[in-house]
Amino acid sequence: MMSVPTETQQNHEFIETNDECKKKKEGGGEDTMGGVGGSSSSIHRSASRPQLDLSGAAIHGNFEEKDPVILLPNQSDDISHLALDIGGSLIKLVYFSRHEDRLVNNRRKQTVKDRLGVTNGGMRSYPILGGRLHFVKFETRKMNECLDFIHSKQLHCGGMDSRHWRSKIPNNENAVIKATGGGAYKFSDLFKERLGVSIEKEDEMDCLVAGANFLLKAIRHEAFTHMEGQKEFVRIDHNDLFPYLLVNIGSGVSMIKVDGDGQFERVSGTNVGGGTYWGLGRLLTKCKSFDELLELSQRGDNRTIDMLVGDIYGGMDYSKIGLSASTIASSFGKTISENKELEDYSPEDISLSLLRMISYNIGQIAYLNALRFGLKRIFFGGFFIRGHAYTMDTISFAVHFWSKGNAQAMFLRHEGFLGALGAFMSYEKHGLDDLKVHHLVERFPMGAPYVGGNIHGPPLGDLNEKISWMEKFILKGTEITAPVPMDSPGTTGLGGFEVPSSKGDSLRSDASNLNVGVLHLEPTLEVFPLLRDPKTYEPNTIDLSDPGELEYWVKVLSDTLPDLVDKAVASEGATDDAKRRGDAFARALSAHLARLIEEPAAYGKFGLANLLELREDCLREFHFSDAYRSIKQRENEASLAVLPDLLLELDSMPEERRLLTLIEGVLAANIFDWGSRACVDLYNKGTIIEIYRMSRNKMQRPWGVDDFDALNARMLGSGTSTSPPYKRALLFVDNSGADVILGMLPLARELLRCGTEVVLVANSLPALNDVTAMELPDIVAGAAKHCDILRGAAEAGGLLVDAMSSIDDRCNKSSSWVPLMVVENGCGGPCIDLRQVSSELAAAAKDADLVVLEGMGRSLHTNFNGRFRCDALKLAMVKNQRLAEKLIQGNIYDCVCRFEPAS
Ligand SMILES: CC(C)(COP(=O)(O)O)[C@@H](O)C(=O)NCCC(=O)O
Ligand SMILES: [Mn+2]
Repeated sequence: MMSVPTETQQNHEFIETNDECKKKKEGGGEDTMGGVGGSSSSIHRSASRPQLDLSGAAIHGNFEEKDPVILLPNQSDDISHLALDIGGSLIKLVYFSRHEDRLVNNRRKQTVKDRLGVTNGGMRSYPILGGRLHFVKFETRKMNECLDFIHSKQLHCGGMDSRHWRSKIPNNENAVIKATGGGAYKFSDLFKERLGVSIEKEDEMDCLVAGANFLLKAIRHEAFTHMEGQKEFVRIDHNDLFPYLLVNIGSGVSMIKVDGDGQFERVSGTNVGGGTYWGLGRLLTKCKSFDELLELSQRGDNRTIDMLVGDIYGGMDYSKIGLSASTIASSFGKTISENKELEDYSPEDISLSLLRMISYNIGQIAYLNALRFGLKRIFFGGFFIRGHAYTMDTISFAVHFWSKGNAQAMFLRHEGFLGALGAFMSYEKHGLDDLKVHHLVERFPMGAPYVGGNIHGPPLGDLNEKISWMEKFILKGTEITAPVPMDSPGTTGLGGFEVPSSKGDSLRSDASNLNVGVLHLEPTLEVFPLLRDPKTYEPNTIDLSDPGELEYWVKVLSDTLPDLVDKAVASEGATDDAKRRGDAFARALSAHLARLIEEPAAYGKFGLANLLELREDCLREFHFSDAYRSIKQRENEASLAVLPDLLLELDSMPEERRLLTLIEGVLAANIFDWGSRACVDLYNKGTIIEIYRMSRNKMQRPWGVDDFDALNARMLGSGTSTSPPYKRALLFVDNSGADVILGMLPLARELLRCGTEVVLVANSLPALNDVTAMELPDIVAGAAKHCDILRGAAEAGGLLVDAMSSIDDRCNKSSSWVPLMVVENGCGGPCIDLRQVSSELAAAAKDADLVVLEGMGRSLHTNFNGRFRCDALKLAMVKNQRLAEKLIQGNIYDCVCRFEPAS
């Protein structure tokens, strides 16, 4: 917001509610919009806001389910979970939707809770519910569309899921929506009239700061630098975040020194901001929209308009004071000495010249203020930036230039939503301010027609509408992913304050992007306690910011897409509906892949794990809950049939030979991977058993990575030294069928035989042919029929259904068996990010002294470089030639047995 009042701002300044007047007097604060001078303020928590009444709160229905619905019988008011920032040109919405309820009566979970003492994800004292935070924007001039959107989604009636929070359709009479920005005043009556809700105004500065603090603390890849076309995400140390300078570039510009939560001072501002660019640009170029003006700038050459140092010094540098000939001496200065009219200048050149003038000016003032207060970090936000590479480069260049490289500009991915988020945060007691990074998972914006904050068409009611939209998406998608025209480097302003050499291909307007994901709130997720250094832990081994890697892996996914669609459609009975959904899924995934190729950092820092998860998310979005269901069943049955023979063979071996055979067995059985193109080709040529035998016969040591001797020494001792058996081992299992039944279960059995408690860690949701935690108890029960050790341990671990009749009895009963348990990992993809695991896995990890990660996804694509506080064993077959070469300088089907003692 600018320092010189606009019409909207005047509204903001002069129309005050009694509440606000009171707040100012009590808080001793002044109008934070007033001029350049500063005033301190702290975020205010509105007392008029309906609070959650938690008295009598009880879990509704089955208390064993995950994220159970909580009934608040005494809650009478509506709980609004929509907040708005209504600016001069854009309306930004942040709204919350609950996760769909997963009503599974899962006894395993209850047993695990009893055994491991699982807490509900930390120390939260009131019920934050799992759900999603959505970010959406409309043009302010399309207010009616925005109101329709809110109405059709019933966001004004308490978004948390009216089915469970209230029994009757809400009466909106007392409902309030938090809003900030000038429009909160201007459109208050309209909201009352159209939606029957009152707007409760929140102070804009309070909101900006609250929003920025939340993002910087809770979102992992929120802040990034942008220099010469290169985007680099910045790791923010939460304990060293304050103080910083927040520069919000809206119509005008506010510069706020932020010292902590609710502690800030607006130290400066400038009236030359986004409104100036748009206003002057519109007058000078006749452009119809901000984005059009921005697009024009990409084809402009500011040297025709700006007076450069070289123009004054006959093409020479003014090197004595460090100015090169290409430095802009005077923006628009050239026009005074030429006998030309406005029509003689190209709109493209005018737009670029204006953009550079304003961006440099903001960058310079921002730096001077950072200097004034000794601030190291400057974060730029506001919708002026729009992820526009050239704008960011120009601002970065100015900060770099004036600070002589001592300061760096940083940008925020949710740049335009700071105010709306802050308004959202000001609702009391939804628990958001308690959230930590690991509680938030950024997902890809799938919810057509909402795409990256832009709405295309009316909101969608159901899956059918989503598919119809997707069918048309190919058009929209082409528009979305169409490459922005590239400029040859010379045309983007060789004049300059030196030249921010933003690359041609990154000079794109963000107007139609998919940049901002949906934030999933998963309050039960925790950091895996056995990570040696969670701060430096990076799950992904392959960083897709390397263009070659991205291209390769995107191609892998594209190539295997038709086959996956066939499987997914077949898994749903190959009905017409399934075919339509399959088609829509393929379009959605392809659009995302195309988007990533165009803008690799579109979804934040992106690794291979994220890419593979994107595919699974996309399948779920179109209601393909388990595409490999029948394949998994078939392989489980075939493997259980040969298990007794394998166990007999193993039991006849001496200890040392047995351990080697077991590890070989795990590696060999990892070949059953429906995510690997090479393996799928193999399955078309042989039966499960044939492939398994072939794979085992090929297990020649030394493997690609071969730490078997060290593992053997730890397990069985070497020479005179022996170590006690492990106390508890966490076995991160991978695929269904032979992989888990003929590979990991026999290894688990060996550990149990040694007296080690075993926890099988499996996916929470299906992904490819990976086994899930829900499926494992049945598989273990099947295996236990042939083996006393497995039966005793599974009973002791509460895994066998017939042993489930009395949980209390079971827990109290002393058993001679060490337990075999199953926990879910919190994931729905083939890889695992150990910064965000289920609370039951975190609980199981507390007493564990061995971690076994199995499979390519969990031990190679992710965690290959991860280090643990306890011993770790990583076992996988490398089923991709490129990965084998890159990671172990080997070949496809080579194996990895990496043993890393705790250090
Ligand atoms: C998806 C996978 C990680 C699954 O491997 P797993 O974890 O089951 O061993 C792997 O199959 C993979 O990386 N596939 C893509 C590469 C390819 O098809 O060659
Ligand atoms: Mn797998």
